[in-house]
Amino acid sequence: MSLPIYLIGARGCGKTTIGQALSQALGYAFSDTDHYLQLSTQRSVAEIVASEGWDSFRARESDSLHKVTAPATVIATGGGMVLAEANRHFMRDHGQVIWLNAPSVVLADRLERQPEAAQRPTLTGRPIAEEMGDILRERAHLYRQSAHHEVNAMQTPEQVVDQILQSLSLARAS
Ligand SMILES: Nc1ncnc2c1ncn2[C@@H]1O[C@H](COP(=O)(O)OP(=O)(O)O)[C@@H](O)[C@H]1O
Ligand SMILES: O=C(O)C1=C[C@@H](OP(=O)(O)O)[C@@H](O)[C@H](O)C1
Ligand SMILES: [Mg+2]
Repeated sequence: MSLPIYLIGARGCGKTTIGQALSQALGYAFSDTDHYLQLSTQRSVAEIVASEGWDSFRARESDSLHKVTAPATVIATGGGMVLAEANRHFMRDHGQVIWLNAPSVVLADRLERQPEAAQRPTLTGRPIAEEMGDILRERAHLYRQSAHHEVNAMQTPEQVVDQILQSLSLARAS
């Protein structure tokens, strides 16, 4: 049985983008916890947070992690999935966990170009470059301790996929 592959990392590191490409390279299914939440609630992240607050979003996010976990599936998590200790243990216990790591300036640059405001309401109320610096300082140790493998997310998507495949000792399907 092929274990699920979880992609973790801060907003903008490419979990959703790389997850889709990696699933195609492996012939795996693809799930994204934010997409699952959006489909199951018919609401965006911003709408959930505005009406219920972040704590409720985090509880729903944890539930979505369990719902999308399946064999032979690449799972793009939301950037805050690692905040809950139970989620960190769950991912490590159920699959292979990959941290897509990039400096905050790179993340902020990507997010400024493509903000996707409905997916990414502000976490701190601060300008994006400062916010991403704060977030990485707060979370880097959680990404590190959750991950089986760390990958340089500043490469092209194809290179990132190849590095993940090498880390997992999996060949491309095509
Ligand atoms: N390796 C990469 N190189 C350049 N841009 C990227 C890369 N990965 C993702 N992006 C871009 O960064 C933005 C955020 O990507 P996304 O996959 O939504 O990240 P996440 O799901 O981690 O928040 C998108 O505009 C995407 O096209
Ligand atoms: O970092 C975070 O706390 C969040 C990241 C977002 O997902 P992406 O990392 O896919 O942008 C989304 O889950 C939500 O806005 C919270
Ligand atoms: Mg995403």
